[in-house]
Amino acid sequence: MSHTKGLEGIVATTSQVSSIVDGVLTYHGYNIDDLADNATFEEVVYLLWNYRLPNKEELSSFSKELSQAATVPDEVIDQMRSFPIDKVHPMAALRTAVSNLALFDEEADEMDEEANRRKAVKLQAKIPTIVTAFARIRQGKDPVAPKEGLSFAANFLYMLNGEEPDETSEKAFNKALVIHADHELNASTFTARVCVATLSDVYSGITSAIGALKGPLHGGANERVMSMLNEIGDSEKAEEYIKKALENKVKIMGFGHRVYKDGDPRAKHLKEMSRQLTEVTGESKWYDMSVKIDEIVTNEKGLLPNVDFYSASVYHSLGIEHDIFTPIFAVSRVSGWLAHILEQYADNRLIRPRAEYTGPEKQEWVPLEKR
Ligand SMILES: CC(=O)SCCNC(=O)CCNC(=O)[C@H](O)C(C)(C)COP(=O)(O)OP(=O)(O)OC[C@H]1O[C@@H](n2cnc3c(N)ncnc32)[C@H](O)[C@@H]1OP(=O)(O)O
Ligand SMILES: O=C([O-])CC(=O)C(=O)O
Repeated sequence: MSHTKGLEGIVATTSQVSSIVDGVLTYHGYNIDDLADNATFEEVVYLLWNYRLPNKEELSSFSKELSQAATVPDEVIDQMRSFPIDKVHPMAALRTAVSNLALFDEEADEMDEEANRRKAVKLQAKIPTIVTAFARIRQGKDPVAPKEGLSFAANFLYMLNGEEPDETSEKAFNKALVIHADHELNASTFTARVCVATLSDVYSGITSAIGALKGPLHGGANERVMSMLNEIGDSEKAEEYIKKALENKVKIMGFGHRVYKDGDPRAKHLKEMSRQLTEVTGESKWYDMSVKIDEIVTNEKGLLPNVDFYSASVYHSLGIEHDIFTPIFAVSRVSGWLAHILEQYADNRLIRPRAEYTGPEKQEWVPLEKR
C-alpha cells in the first residue's frame, strides 16, 4: 500500500454540486464570476440544493421558507449566555450551539429525504441567528430577532447590528456569501460527507464540518489575515514583516491553495470589494497594505491570495468584529455542506480509506509489573 500525504490529488467522490477545472470554479455548471456579479445568496442556495436556478415564484417561496425558519429556540440562546463568554471563540460557540439545536428538533434523527431537506432549511436559516446572537450576547446586548422580508444578507447584518444595512453593505455582503457558498471537496465538506456516510444525522454532519472549518489552514485563516494586517499596521512595514516571516518559515495567512496553483478565481472579486469598501470607510490603508503584501508574497514565494485574504479587509470595512469572520464563512458554506450531505445520502457508501502502517512489527507483550 502507498499513500499520498493529505490525500493530494486523490479523487474521493463524484459530485455535481460544484467543480474546479483548470482553475475555473463553477456551482453546478454556473461560473462563479457570473454568480458573484448577478446572483442573490438565496438563489445560489436553491441552485446548490436543487441543481437548477429558481424561477420568481420558487425564489420567493424559498426565501420566505428560510426567513420563517430563522428563529432559534430560547434554550439554545440561553445556553450561549452560560458560556464563559470572554474565553470562547465564536466558532466554538457556533459548533456547540448547532449541536445543541439538534436536541430541540424532534426530527433530528429522521432520515427520509423530505425530513433531511426540512433540516437543511432549518440549519441554513438558524446559523446566522446563532452567530449574531452570540456576537451580541458577549457585548452585553440582547439578540435581535430575525426580520421577515429582508434578504438573507440584509437580515444577517440587521441581526448583528440592530439596524438595517445600507444598500452598499447589503450588496457587498451578499456577494461575499455567494463567493463562499461551495468549493468542491474542501476539508470541511469532506468532513461533513465522511460523517453522514456513516448514516449519522444532518446536525452531526454540520457540527463536524464547523469543527473542520475553524482551523487556520482552512476557514480560520480569514481572521488571522486581519490579525496580520493589524500587526503590520502600515504598508511601509509590510516588506520587512513578510520577508522575515518567510525566512522563518511562517505561513502567510490567506496565501496558497491545495488546488489552485495559478490563483483563486474568487480573490479578484474580494480584492475589488476591498478597494471599494475601504474607500467608502476612508480606510484605504487596509486595501493598500493588502495589495502590498500580495505583491511581496507573490514575488518572494510565487504564492497567490486565496479567498481568505481580501475577505479580511472586506469584513473589517463592514464593521464586523474580527473573530466573527470565520463564523460568517460558516453562514455561507453551510449551504454547500448541506448540498453535499444531501448528495451523499442519495447514493451513500461508507467512506473508509486505509492507512499505511509505519509502526513497529511483532512486538512482544510485557506484563505491567515488568514495564
Ligand atoms: C478557504 C480555505 O481554506 S483557503 C486556504 C486558507 N488557508 C490559508 O490561507 C493558510 C495559509 N496557506 C497554507 O497553509 C497552504 O497554502 C494551504 C494549507 C492552503 C495549502 O497547503 P498545501 O497544498 O498542503 O501546501 P503545503 O502546506 O504543503 O505547502 C507547500 C509549500 O508552500 C509553502 N506554503 C504554502 N502556503 C504558504 C503560505 N501561505 N505562506 C508561506 N509558505 C507557504 C509551504 O511552506 C511549503 O513549502 P516547502 O515545500 O518549502 O515546505
Ligand atoms: O478548497 C479548499 O481546499 C479550501 C477553499 O478554498 C474553500 O473551502 O473555499
